[in-house]
Amino acid sequence: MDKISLVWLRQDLRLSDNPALLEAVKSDQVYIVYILDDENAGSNKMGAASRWRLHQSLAVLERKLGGNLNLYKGAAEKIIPEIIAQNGITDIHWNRCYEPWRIKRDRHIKATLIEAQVFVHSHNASLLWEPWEVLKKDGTPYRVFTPFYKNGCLANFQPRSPHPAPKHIPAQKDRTSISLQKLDLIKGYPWFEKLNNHWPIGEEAALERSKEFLKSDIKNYKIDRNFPYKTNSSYLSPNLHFGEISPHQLWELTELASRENDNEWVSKSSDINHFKNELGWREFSYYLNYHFADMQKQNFNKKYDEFSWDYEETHYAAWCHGKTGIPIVDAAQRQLWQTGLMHNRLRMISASFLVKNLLIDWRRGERWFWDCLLDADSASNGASWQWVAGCGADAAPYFRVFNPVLQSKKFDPDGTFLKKYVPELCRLPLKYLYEPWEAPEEILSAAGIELGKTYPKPIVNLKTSREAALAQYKLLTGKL
Ligand SMILES: Cc1cc2nc3c(=O)[nH]c(=O)nc-3n(C[C@H](O)[C@H](O)[C@H](O)COP(=O)(O)OP(=O)(O)OC[C@H]3O[C@@H](n4cnc5c(N)ncnc54)[C@H](O)[C@@H]3O)c2cc1C
Repeated sequence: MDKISLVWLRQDLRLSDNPALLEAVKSDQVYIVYILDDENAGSNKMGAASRWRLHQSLAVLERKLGGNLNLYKGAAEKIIPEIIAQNGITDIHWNRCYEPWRIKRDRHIKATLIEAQVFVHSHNASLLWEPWEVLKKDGTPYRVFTPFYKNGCLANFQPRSPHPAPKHIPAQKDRTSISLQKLDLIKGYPWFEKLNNHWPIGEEAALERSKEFLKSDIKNYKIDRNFPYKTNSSYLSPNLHFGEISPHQLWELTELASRENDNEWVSKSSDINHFKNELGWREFSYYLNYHFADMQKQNFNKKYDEFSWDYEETHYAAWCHGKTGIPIVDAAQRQLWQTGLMHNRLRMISASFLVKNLLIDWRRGERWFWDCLLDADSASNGASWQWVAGCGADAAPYFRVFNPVLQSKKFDPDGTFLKKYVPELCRLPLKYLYEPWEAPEEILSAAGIELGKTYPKPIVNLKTSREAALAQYKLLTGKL
């Protein structure tokens, strides 16, 4: 009798370095399955930008599989047993996911299937280090990044080498599979058209971008990754999130790049290590999510539960839509809206402005990012927002309030980035570009600007709002 297996893809939309797939193809037949499971996701269900991105990724994978990708919509615990029963499947393989809601669901499904005498196999594919393996000497989890990464991860375990793609995939089409269109991932007016062609999508494109980045753009990464108008970061976060490339593949490529003779500058520089370090931050975010709390929703530092947030809706709306009157914050938010991504430095500046100048709960910022980011990732988004807000693990101290004007002068010294995303200010002399409210009336008028009309007046005074935030944070830290 033929052995028939099912591979349940989730955040691993690739054929290479996919241990679940590699094991499953040893069977005579394999059903490759993706389920859009909004029912179990609840409030964690993907935002609009992620849905668009997922649609693109599934389309590429479906083509690669010659149409033999099976798609479903609904609760996984109902759908999987049906596919298994209809097709005589004996084994199911999946690569592990680590978000609390997915762990809960997967555990339940595993128990039910084992009871029904199905063989359930889970594999490691999206983290370099399994969270439960990295512990302090006393057996408790790390709370600070550097010892986690250096002592817990690097000193103990070398990430495994990536696996090749299967040579032959005996993929089968299930008759109850629905079409990609029926997943209904792209809705409403075609806002997403602006995202087309911006980013590499799919396994091949991700690999190509990784190689290109490690060959040239990584040069000066440590410094230049901070400049939003430069191309010195990888822009691979959506690919990593959807699993079009695995961290193991990326890790190995960085090792190879550092050994290449014609890449002498790479091996000499600390850029490679800094890049690995960032991959380490991704691991740490998942680690925190796994060990401590749902980082999207709960303060890691519980003392922050007492923080008294502001609920000024007009401020929140102005922030979301890039109309705060603070050019760098507006440029950041507009970059997000127009491209689906925001540069890391800008995420920090814009998040700090929301939380520390507007005193708006970090969770509201997290929600906006969740809806708009193509790389929206519950672990990284939650942990990063908490890091900026001061309530996260190893977080920025409460008194660190990014000054948006100084930050933009430092990281956009020619105003290139500002002019691109806030074109209404482009005729202002550089001196006033970063803070148009300081410009004399005649200069504004010569640049065709009327504050409050062609460009907003700042919704808060940066100095006084900073002081108010510090006072509020101090009140809390008295109790910290
Ligand atoms: C408020 C805020 C929200 C964020 N939300 C997300 C999110 O939803 N999804 C997301 O992937 N990243 C998030 N980040 C982290 C970081 O901004 C992005 O990972 C980075 O901008 C992606 O660009 P890149 O691929 O060019 O990064 P690179 O500099 O090329 O880094 C390589 C990879 O390392 C990982 N990485 C880098 N920095 C971080 C970090 N600080 N934390 C966790 N992983 C990191 C990413 O997977 C990234 O693709 C957030 C940061 C902040 C401050």
